[in-house]
Amino acid sequence: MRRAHTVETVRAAEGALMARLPDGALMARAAATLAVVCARTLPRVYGARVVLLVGSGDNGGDALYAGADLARRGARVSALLAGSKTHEGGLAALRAAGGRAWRPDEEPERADREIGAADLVVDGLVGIGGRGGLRPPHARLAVSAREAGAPVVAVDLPSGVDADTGRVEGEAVRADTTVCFGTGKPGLFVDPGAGHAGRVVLADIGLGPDLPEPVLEAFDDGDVASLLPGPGRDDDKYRRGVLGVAAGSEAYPGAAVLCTGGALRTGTGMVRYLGAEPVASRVLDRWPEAVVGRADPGARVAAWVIGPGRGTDGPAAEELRGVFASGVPVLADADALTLVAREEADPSGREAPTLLTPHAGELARLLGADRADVEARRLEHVGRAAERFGCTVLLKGSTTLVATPGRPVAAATAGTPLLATAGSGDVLAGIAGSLLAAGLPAHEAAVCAAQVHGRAAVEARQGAAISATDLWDGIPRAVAGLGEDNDQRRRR
Ligand SMILES: NC(=O)C1=CN([C@@H]2O[C@H](COP(=O)(O)OP(=O)(O)OC[C@H]3O[C@@H](n4cnc5c(N)ncnc54)[C@H](OP(=O)(O)O)[C@@H]3O)[C@@H](O)[C@H]2O)[C@@H](O)CC1
Ligand SMILES: Nc1ncnc2c1ncn2[C@@H]1O[C@H](COP(=O)(O)OP(=O)(O)O)[C@@H](O)[C@H]1O
Ligand SMILES: [K+]
Repeated sequence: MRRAHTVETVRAAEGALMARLPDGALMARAAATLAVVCARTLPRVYGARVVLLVGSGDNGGDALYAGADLARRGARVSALLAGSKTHEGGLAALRAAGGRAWRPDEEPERADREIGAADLVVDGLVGIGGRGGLRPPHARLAVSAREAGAPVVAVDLPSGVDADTGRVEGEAVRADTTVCFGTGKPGLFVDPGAGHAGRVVLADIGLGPDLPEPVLEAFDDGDVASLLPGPGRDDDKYRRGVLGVAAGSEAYPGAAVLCTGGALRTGTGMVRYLGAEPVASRVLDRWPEAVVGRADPGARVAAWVIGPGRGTDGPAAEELRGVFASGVPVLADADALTLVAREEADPSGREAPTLLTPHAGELARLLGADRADVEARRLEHVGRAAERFGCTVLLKGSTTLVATPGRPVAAATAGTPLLATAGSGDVLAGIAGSLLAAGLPAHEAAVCAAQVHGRAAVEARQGAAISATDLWDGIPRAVAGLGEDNDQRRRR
């Protein structure tokens, strides 16, 4: 699991460590790893054209020292000095190694040409000291790097991405690889920043012992594989978990079928579908293994999924209050969240695991906030919702985040825009509900479900566009593949 810390905690840890080390030691460690990653990105270091984008601070210093290393190995290194000042030691090292340095603001078109002809661009414009949107000379360089086509390696963080939130104001560098130092930064795992970071490589510079608990944990396939409950030798269907599904209505029967399928394919022991007759028949037609009955919040189940396509009328509100009053885990989604936002039902006093799964619009309504603000500052808003309702909240969207009071926020790393298709949220509710019924705590159930969901979207049609029903076939393949590494996956 990759961990991420805020800039403030990174600075404190860095200060403590630097006090015990000789001057420049930390930057030397950072630059050495950066140079190794840059060298691996190039087919051949000797003769390669490397352009360094260099800002005023230590981020530029890292780029210059790494550039010096590449220049000593025969690369043709050119540093574009964009900042109001330049790291002196780094610049001297680059020049001593035969690299060139000049100011792009004096000849912007020459800078575009050089970047356009590069074999590798190294982004050392700003790191954790960046504030607000990139200023014009930096912004222009970020755009030409994006248009150039050469691989871009970002130093610590793609310039223009806010380290703590992932927010991007204006232009930002789009990296193929980001080499981050000491620990991850939340902005590398939260969109829009995550979408700019590419592959994130963590360079250990020895900060570990000085770092407190992270604010965010990014879950990869292996983390999820180790948490997923497999069927035990002496399990029976009840021990594997009976999931009550209160989803779908005559107006939206599809939600019932999609959610039930998501749960069954994740390996739930039994789905008990509870709803009106015409909908229940449709569920049975597609999933004869489901057990159906009339809506009944008192039904004996190990966990509930409630809300998708269920409606927001009086009986729906009463049903939701009944399910919240049960002592079993509950996942509330879609219409159930509308009822919570209208204060017609309240999950906050519940003791059993409780999971709310809003998208940004639903979260905005739950908090009385603005949707655009939620999308720009996902981490802050998901945490606020978890505190407000005293339970686990999974925020959907291009990055899926899971917050539980008192725990680091979890990010699922398998998100894919293939999931942006009607009904895919209903399948997610089924997957997460199945994991709750199997006994996973809400936080783990939520992040595992999001990871399986993302992988299922890619597995379903080998990366081609899907509709929500395709996810059913993708789920077992995704679960089977979670333990494999990426190379095995590619060979398949
Ligand atoms: N932490 C660690 O353990 C280690 C950290 N290390 C490295 O240090 C990096 C942090 O270095 P840092 O503190 O010097 O800040 P950094 O990001 O280089 O630049 C800030 C300067 O940029 C400018 N500027 C700001 N905003 C701007 C904008 N929007 N648009 C344009 N310019 C903008 C502003 O300067 P100004 O031009 O305004 O004078 C400001 O002073 C860190 O990311 C990592 O790479 C490693 O070497 C070793 C271990
Ligand atoms: N751009 C995107 N990238 C990755 N995942 C996305 C994207 N857009 C939506 N998703 C995912 O797709 C699902 C959509 O769910 P939801 O908004 O409830 O839609 P619906 O109600 O139609 O099922 C969520 O799991 C969400 O995280
Ligand atoms: K950078």
